[in-house]
Order: sequence, then structure tokens, then C-alpha cells
Amino acid sequence: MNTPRIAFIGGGNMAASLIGGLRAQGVPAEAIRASDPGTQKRQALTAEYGIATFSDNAEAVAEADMVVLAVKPQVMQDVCRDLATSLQPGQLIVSIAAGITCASLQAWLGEQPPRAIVRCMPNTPSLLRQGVSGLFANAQVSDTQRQQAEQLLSAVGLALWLEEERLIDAVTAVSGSGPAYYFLLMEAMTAAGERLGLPRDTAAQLTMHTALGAARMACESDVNAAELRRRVTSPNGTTEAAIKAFQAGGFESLVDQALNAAARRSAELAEQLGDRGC
Ligand SMILES: NC(=O)C1=CN([C@@H]2O[C@H](COP(=O)(O)OP(=O)(O)OC[C@H]3O[C@@H](n4cnc5c(N)ncnc54)[C@H](O)[C@@H]3O)[C@@H](O)[C@H]2O)C=CC1
Ligand SMILES: O=C(O)[C@@H]1CCC=N1
Repeated sequence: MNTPRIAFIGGGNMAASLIGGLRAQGVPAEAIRASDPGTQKRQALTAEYGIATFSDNAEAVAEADMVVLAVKPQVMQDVCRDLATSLQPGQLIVSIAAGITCASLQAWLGEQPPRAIVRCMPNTPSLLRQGVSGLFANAQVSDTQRQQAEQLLSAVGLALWLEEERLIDAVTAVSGSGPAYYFLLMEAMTAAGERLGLPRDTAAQLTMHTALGAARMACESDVNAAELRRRVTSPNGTTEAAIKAFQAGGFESLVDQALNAAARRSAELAEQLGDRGC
């Protein structure tokens, strides 16, 4: 596969992590461009990754094979409407925005021609190339374009294809928002450790390294999380006492409610943002 020429619209955190990942994988700087209204953002991207940057989105997309829409959902409609006349028919559109459907993107980019669109939901560990993302391709996306989109997201972590676009809401609930749930648990464990008498910093280090070790075990072991948990849990021991307390407090049902709330909100955002002016 030839190296596709990639234009990023929006050069913020997620775009920078993707650009960093691509460069680390050996994608040449000449194959990547980015546009952003922020002068400092543009200068930082050029200094760090050696790529050409633009204040004008239309200039960035000229000659690109893939256009990555990496602006906030709230400005996506205006960005797409402004870009519509500058895009070429064969370009792949990749959106990483939360709550923006392929149908909204197609409508904002003009009904004709039908656009090849990949909608993705990455997450913030992409900044460390430890991300995971769900990807959905519409019917216009060719096999080569699928590979190109997968190469983009694989540069910052694991990329998993979805058969149905509606599952992006579930991906958002599990992994898009997911880092925040683990941070919340870390905050609570650190505070509880402190209340048990540990110095705050010690409690924080113990919590973070336990999370890291547990995550690595879950990823690298050939048994599932339930079995790994069983192996830590001695009969009538300390872990069993803690897990009984979690379960008595409705832990599983609470997680279920939380993820349902996130998925519902993702679907609501798609409706609200999609409705605006369409
Ligand atoms: N932060 C997160 O956890 C996740 C974010 N996302 C999505 O990634 C997208 C980008 O998010 P971040 O990188 O976190 O935001 P960010 O605020 O760091 O980056 C957005 C960039 O877009 C630029 N921008 C604003 N108006 C523009 C315009 N008209 N043309 C070109 N650039 C423009 C801004 O100057 C900014 O640099 C969002 O749509 C978000 O939903 C997806 C998954 C996870
Ligand atoms: O909270 C949000 O809406 C975005 C989407 C996934 C992570 N952050």
C-alpha cells in the first residue's frame, strides 16, 4: 500500500497524538498536513513532527488521500460546510468526533457525491500510543481506504472494526469515556488508602501501579478477568471481604447504569448535533 497523503483538520490533542503515532511508525512528514486556526498549535506541530501546517482548511486538504476531521463536535457542521467545495470525490473522510454520524457528515459535506466516510471513536491513551478505538466504514469506503483508516488508528493503539454504526455509542461508553472511569476509581482508592493511614503519595503510587499491573495482566494473560480475580481472591480472605462490600453496594448494576447513561448521551448528542440546520 502506498503511503496515503493525510490532512488533519484541527491540530489539537487527538490530532497531535495521531500525527505522533504516524511519524513514529515511519510515515514521512511530507505525507502529513494539518490545519488549525491557532498559530501556536501550528508552530508546535511543525516543530515537533516536521509537518506542513495551514490556517486555511481548504489548503490543507488539497491533494490529500485522507482527510481526518479532528475538531470538536460543536464546530463540525461549520467546518464541513466550509470544506465541502474543496474536497475531491475520491478522498476518504475520517471523523474522530464524538456524536457525529456519517449521515450528518454526508449532509454537511453536500449530498453529492456520496462520500467514503470512516467514523471512529478513539480514546485519550492514544496520546501514549496505548489507545483503543472502534471504527465504522460506510458503504462507499473501499478495501484500500479501510486499510488506510486502520493504519491511522493502529498508529496509536488497537483498532477494532464495527459492523454497525450504532455500536459507536457503545464504544464511546466503554472505551471513549472509559479512561475517566478508571481515573475515578483511582481517585477513590487513593483517598481510601489515605484514610487507612497511608501518605497520599504512597496511596497514589500503590493505586496507579496496581491499575497498570492489573491491566497488563488482563491484556497479556490467556485467562479472562474473572479468572484473574478468582486467583487473587483467597477463600475468606481480604479480597473476598472487599468484593462482597462492592457487590453489596450494587457495583455491577452501577457500572451498567453508568455505561448506559454514556451510550444514551452519545446517541442524544448525535441527534442534537445532527439536527442543527440539517
Ligand atoms: N478527548 C477525548 O477523550 C476524545 C475526543 N474525541 C474527539 O476528538 C475530537 C478532537 O478532540 P480534542 O483533540 O480533544 O480537542 P482539541 O480542542 O484539543 O482540538 C480541536 C482543535 O480544533 C481546532 N479548531 C477549532 N476550530 C477549527 C476550525 N474551524 N478549523 C480547523 N481547526 C479548528 C482547535 O484550535 C483545536 O486545536 C473531538 O471531536 C472529540 O469528540 C474522540 C475520542 C476521545
Ligand atoms: O466526554 C465526551 O463527550 C468525549 C467523548 C469520549 C470521551 N470524551
